[in-house]
Amino acid sequence: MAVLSKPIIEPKSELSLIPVIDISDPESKYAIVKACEDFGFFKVINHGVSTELVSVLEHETVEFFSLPKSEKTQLAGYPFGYGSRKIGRNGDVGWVEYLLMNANLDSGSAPLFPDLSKNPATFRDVLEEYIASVRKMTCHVLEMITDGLGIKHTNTLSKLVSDQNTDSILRLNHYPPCPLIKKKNNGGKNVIGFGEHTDPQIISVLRSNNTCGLQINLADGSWISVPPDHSSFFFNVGDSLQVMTNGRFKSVRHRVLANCKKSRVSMIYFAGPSLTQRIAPLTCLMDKEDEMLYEEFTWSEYRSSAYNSRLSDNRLQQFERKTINHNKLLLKYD
Ligand SMILES: C=C1C[C@]23C[C@@]1(O)CC[C@H]2[C@@]12CC[C@H](O)[C@@](C)(C(=O)O1)[C@H]2[C@@H]3C(=O)O
Ligand SMILES: O=C(O)CCC(=O)C(=O)O
Ligand SMILES: [Fe+2]
Repeated sequence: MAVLSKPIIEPKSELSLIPVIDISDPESKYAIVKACEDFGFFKVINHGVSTELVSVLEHETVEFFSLPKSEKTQLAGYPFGYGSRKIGRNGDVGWVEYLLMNANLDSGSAPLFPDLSKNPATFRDVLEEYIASVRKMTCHVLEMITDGLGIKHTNTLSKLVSDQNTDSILRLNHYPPCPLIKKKNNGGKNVIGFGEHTDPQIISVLRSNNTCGLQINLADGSWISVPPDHSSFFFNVGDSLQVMTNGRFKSVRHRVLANCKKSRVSMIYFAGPSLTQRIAPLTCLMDKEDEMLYEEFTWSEYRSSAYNSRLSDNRLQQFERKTINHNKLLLKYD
């Protein structure tokens, strides 16, 4: 299990620092763009996703994770399926168990939804309904972003994640209370639930119960705790969107710390493009004199490279362009 080396220091918990966006107001598009530039992270309210749907999914998720371990492990698999403690295949561990599913509802082949649980049919139906509803909200937010950026075709980003072959994922995470945190021989250290990382996709949409644990990393390197809010959604910019905006938007580094008393349950929709989608800075966002900061790649290439990396790796580094116009840099810093 992963333990942080530093003793617990309560990180800043700046409720007011995290941008809150009312997406029912079309004028919020500029605030979303600013949030993506400043933090790569924002909270969405007035989202239109049914509260009832979300609470039924949470209930079904809790029921699923409360099944005996021997039943849950019947769903163990890679990349999709049930997992516990081990995250990915490259040695990362955390105080978490999870269920990863294909969230492409249009892909002819049925997504791998669990046929276990007390009410498998309800679980499947609610998963489908949730994915459809969150995808709709995600497309709306991506359209506000393109609009806010002044891109003529407002579906430039949303079409990537509503494509028939979109490679989107739904992840259900359960962080049980961690008794080790209270133990004296732990030296009062934090226990990692989900290690620090950036999400590789375009954008991720997180909803959790009211247990804290999520933290984001600010530009100055400090971590801030995100106060949980079960009635809102948290959006975070993924690596692919950082590339498409040529570094203007930042994919936010985030992590989850385990809690000594309460269980945390989260559901994250990772909106990804199709495998063949080319990921490169959007020319419509670039001025004539701007340099492309990244080499072009396909989502399939980036996904393979990401899945061969450790959680905390800077996955974009190998795609950064080496040939920067030095004359221009000299002029800039003269
Ligand atoms: C250690 C890993 C887990 C991860 C694949 C990876 O090799 C690096 C990226 C990780 C991540 C983070 C965001 C999502 O939770 C995830 C499903 C994804 O697409 O990239 C996970 C991967 C995973 O859990 O398999
Ligand atoms: O469970 C959470 O709150 C966040 C997990 C996360 O960042 C992820 O699954 O990529
Ligand atoms: Fe994440």
